Amino acid sequence: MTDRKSQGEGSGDVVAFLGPETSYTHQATLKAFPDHPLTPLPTISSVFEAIQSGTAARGVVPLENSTNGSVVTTLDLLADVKGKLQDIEICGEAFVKVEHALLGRWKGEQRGVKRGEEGSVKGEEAAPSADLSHIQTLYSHPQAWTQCTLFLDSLSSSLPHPIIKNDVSSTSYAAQLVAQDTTGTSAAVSSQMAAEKYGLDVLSSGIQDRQDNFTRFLILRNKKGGALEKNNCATALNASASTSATQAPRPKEHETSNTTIGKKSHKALLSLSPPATTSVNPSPSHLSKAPSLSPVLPLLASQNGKYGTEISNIQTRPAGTKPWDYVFLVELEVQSLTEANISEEGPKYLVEEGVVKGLEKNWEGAIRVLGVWRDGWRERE
Ligand SMILES: O=C(O)C(=O)C[C@]1(C(=O)O)C=C[C@@H](O)C=C1
Repeated sequence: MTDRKSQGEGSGDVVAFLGPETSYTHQATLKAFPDHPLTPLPTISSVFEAIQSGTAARGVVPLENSTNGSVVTTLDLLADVKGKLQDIEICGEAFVKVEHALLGRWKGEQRGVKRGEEGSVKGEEAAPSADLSHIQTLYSHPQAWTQCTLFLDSLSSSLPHPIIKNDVSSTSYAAQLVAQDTTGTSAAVSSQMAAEKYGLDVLSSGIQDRQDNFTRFLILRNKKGGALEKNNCATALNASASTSATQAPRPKEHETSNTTIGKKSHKALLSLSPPATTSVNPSPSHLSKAPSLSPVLPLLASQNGKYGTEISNIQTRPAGTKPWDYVFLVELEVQSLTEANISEEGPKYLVEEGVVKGLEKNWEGAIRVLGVWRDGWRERE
């Protein structure tokens, strides 16, 4: 990485990400923004804050992993129950195949064996193949532990002493901490890229439970941003940026106005804070005043509507008002948006035409469109 990329030049086209360098979020950011100055930040919330305050033009944060699900910190920041991140908008996504490794220092002269290679443990048998008896402490991001349960369980049972697991803010920070440990008794669940950056030994590689282990990352921007900000995320930050992981081939001339690029090629995320109801569900009693999603779901799943939407995911987070009040994050697949109308017309339709118009008055203001963006799965490799 060049100095320009790692340090950034002003904030005009800086992309902030959950760091330090070599985190999986950094790897997603490099795929999406190969030609931009990048700024590592210590937490997911600091990336949101940099977008809200305008100190970065784009931000990249993890959203969910295919093996162990949602990154709740990101969901809570998207739900924004304190109302401090009102200008955040999702404008793209990127996927990274996540292959974890155990990084540390070798005991004596031994060298590790890669799982899946000759002489190594194969398939579901996840026992560490080298002597790891000196390892006493592990560091990683909490999301990584449950992607590596088979390996970690067999590591624990192969050691005569208990192993202490410490949660830290990212897998790359875990590698940094292990690199600073002069005793050599700690190890990090992190990446090959981190091993190279921080000069650590790869004690075991490919330690995730599933080979098809992917994390989805969101690209954020400020919807009130300046000229650069108003560019569609999918067409990169400025004209000099040639490619992006979220950038599919530009539509041909005849496709730009009314025709679609492909079925289900766009996604949208809405946050819904339903008003309390008194009549929908009279029992059990503690639910009788619970907010209900029922009125809005049929409107969101309007296959036959102008654009055609389908609900693909619903996440629920505490609303922070009183017990059992929730914010719902509803993700849609949007079938018929074009490149021309994705950022302007898409959100407008979803709120004004598709949803809010069909709802009663007390739902007004309860729905926020967090973004409409191009499906990034096709560009994952
Ligand atoms: O710790 C990192 O390296 C991250 O980028 C965060 C994160 C996550 O929060 O999901 C990203 C990918 C992996 O799933 C594990 C951790």
